Amino acid sequence: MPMHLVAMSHSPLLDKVDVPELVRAELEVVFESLRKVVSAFAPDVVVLFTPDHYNGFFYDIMPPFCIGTAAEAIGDFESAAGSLNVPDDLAEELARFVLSRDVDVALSRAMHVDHGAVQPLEILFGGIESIPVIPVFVNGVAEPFAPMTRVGTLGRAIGEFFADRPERVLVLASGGLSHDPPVPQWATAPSPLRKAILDGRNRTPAARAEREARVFATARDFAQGTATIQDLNPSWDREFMSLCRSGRLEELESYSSEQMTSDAGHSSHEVRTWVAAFAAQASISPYEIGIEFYKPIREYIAGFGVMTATSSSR
Ligand SMILES: O=C(O)CCC(=O)/C=C/C=C(\O)C(=O)O
Ligand SMILES: [Fe+2]
Repeated sequence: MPMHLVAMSHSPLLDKVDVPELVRAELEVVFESLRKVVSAFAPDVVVLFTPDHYNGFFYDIMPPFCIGTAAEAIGDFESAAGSLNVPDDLAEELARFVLSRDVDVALSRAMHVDHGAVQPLEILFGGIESIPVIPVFVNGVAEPFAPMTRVGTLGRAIGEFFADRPERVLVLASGGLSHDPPVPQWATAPSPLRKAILDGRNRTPAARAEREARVFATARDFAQGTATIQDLNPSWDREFMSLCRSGRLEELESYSSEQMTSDAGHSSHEVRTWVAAFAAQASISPYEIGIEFYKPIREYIAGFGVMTATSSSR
């Protein structure tokens, strides 16, 4: 029953490219505060709402949502590789419950996850092994997307599953806010790249290095103002976070996919993880916000946001 929420942007460029010292220091303060909050809460299990960047999920079968009963981190962008500590019986029970609540969630007994899932675990727990984690993939990259209402329904179903259970649950959302990094799009990808996002599992190190180099090059150009990707949209980000803060989730669930892309970039759909997490938290009880941080960081191609929430009726 006790539930706590952490929602945070991720960036594969974090700690890998230079940012002004003040920005780096500010982020470190926020991350340290998050670690303190999470350690004080002492979760038994993390429900990790995570997107994927064509490392675990491909267009040969692209579900809108998927719960993993086992997961392997692939180690892109020097993130940790190896098995996540997934409580398989609990994850399967969760999937059965969510299905019973009319959400057609997929199930994976061998999920592959990437930096999107691993980075927040590394920041909060120092790695991927120490904490039991149920990964919940929420497609935030590959069009077409589920309506936002369904994201809310998924989150509420997950919250309701835990409502009568004893575990202390940290719902952790990874991704967002406005940003448009060079993640391939089916509509515009040339044919070799289409093949890679169709069924490009187990990429060779050379292919991975080439794709990662493109992200670094784009970030450098973006910081210098010469990249062609969509700009960050701090006012969109602030409005999104304000709706999260005030619990106006029905307004978030009325966002249209097309408008999100046009206002805040192709990868703004990663905020779906936030909506799922806030819906889970709200389904347990009214919540109050703890930590809140926002900064547009061009070097990371990120409107970088962090929020925590917990029941206000504690
Ligand atoms: O080319 C690829 O498929 C990999 C690109 C990639 O993984 C970029 C990721 C960017 C983010 O995760 C982000 O900014 O949210
Ligand atoms: Fe991402």
